[in-house]
Amino acid sequence: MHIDLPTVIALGWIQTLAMGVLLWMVMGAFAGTARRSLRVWIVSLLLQAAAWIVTPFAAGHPEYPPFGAVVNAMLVSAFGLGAYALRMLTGAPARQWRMLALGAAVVAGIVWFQIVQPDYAARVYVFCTGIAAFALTVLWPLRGAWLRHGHLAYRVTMLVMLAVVGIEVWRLVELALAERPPVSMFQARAADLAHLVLMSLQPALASAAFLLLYYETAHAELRRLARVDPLTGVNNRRALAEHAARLIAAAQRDGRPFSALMVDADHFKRVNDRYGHGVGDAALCALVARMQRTLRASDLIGRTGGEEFVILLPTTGVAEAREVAERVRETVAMAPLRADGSEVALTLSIGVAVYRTGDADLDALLQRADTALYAAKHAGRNRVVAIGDAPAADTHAGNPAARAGAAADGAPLNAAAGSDRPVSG
Ligand SMILES: Nc1nc2c(ncn2[C@@H]2O[C@H](COP(=O)(O)OP(=O)(O)OP(=O)(O)O)[C@@H](O)[C@H]2O)c(=O)[nH]1
Repeated sequence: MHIDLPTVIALGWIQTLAMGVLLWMVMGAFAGTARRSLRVWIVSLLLQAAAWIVTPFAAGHPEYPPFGAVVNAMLVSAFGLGAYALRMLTGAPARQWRMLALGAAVVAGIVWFQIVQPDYAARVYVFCTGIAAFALTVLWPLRGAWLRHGHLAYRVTMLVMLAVVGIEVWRLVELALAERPPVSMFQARAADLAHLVLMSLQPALASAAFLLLYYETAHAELRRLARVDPLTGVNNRRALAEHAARLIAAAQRDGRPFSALMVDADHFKRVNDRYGHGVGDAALCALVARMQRTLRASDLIGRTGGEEFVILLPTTGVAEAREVAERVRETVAMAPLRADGSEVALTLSIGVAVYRTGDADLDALLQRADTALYAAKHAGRNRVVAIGDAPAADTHAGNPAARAGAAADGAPLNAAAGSDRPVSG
């Protein structure tokens, strides 16, 4: 196959420039880190396009080495900027000084072997090593991100970068093994041609990978946001319902029990009234952190209302769930929460319900947990009430602890924690 070098160069120039302009036009649709990394990516494309413009002059005037030095320095810098932009987009540490040092070393090497002490082979070694090194700086974070998220875009971008490393290494090997070292890349050996074709295709391929990467990460972030409570960062009701659906399926399949705790902060209105809404918000975050410390990694916590949380306890029957609830209650009541510079004493009322065959979804289970919570509130707050298989009405009727608790209703915010015994289950 005959590859016409001027055509390759012209195509490379046109598509790099077109891609740069196109991305510039759609930059408004990007935000935050993605926008910053896209800006760097566009600069990298435009620098590459400019390098393609100077390339024919370098090829036509080998007797004037600065042309060649400028082209190579621009191409390496453009590639380095592209790698930097990709690192930003994958969330890898920017390491701008290391990237800058690598770029400066490669450019210095190119200038040295092109102008000061002309040596084609040494220049190619420096250039190829620089490009491959930049590709490697992206490959590692891409691999990490791929292992974490498994998105297709990471694999596509990794493939493009692997192709870059492969072709540059091929060029190096071909040059090292050549009997008569070439004096110019325009002698068009196979690896040089592959390198030129790659250089002309890479902007389009890598830009497609860049966009794919952006849309997949943005999509994943949107999915995450749709399942997370914005204040506390725990699951929202939708995410809890999804988790619960899996637990219900497991319970129906293998008979594995699971329980739900409905947790409500007592007299939270007083926290807001006394300390302000900001401290109230911080107290809710501190409350979540405190509760999480008492739970297993497999337990799931979610926020279902202002100061109301649900905790799902997989493979947990009612007796054990009650113990967990009691531990959560005690841990919170034990010491005030640190919230935005204030110490906020909080107590919790917790309703416990265990999954029953026939519960179609989380709501069915939560209805019972809510009834138990209502009973706990009525019994005086700062207590745990569990509903096992007995009807809800039985859970606090005639219970001495509940009646004693009810007498404590309306206690001041910092009142000592009341005690509680389970009433049913
Ligand atoms: N700071 C803050 N407060 C919230 C948030 N969501 C709800 N609240 C407050 O939580 C309080 C809940 O008040 P109530 O439903 O009367 O309940 P309570 O004062 O906790 O009393 P009991 O639940 O009956 O013990 C209200 O004052 C809400 O404004 C939030 O996101 N941040």
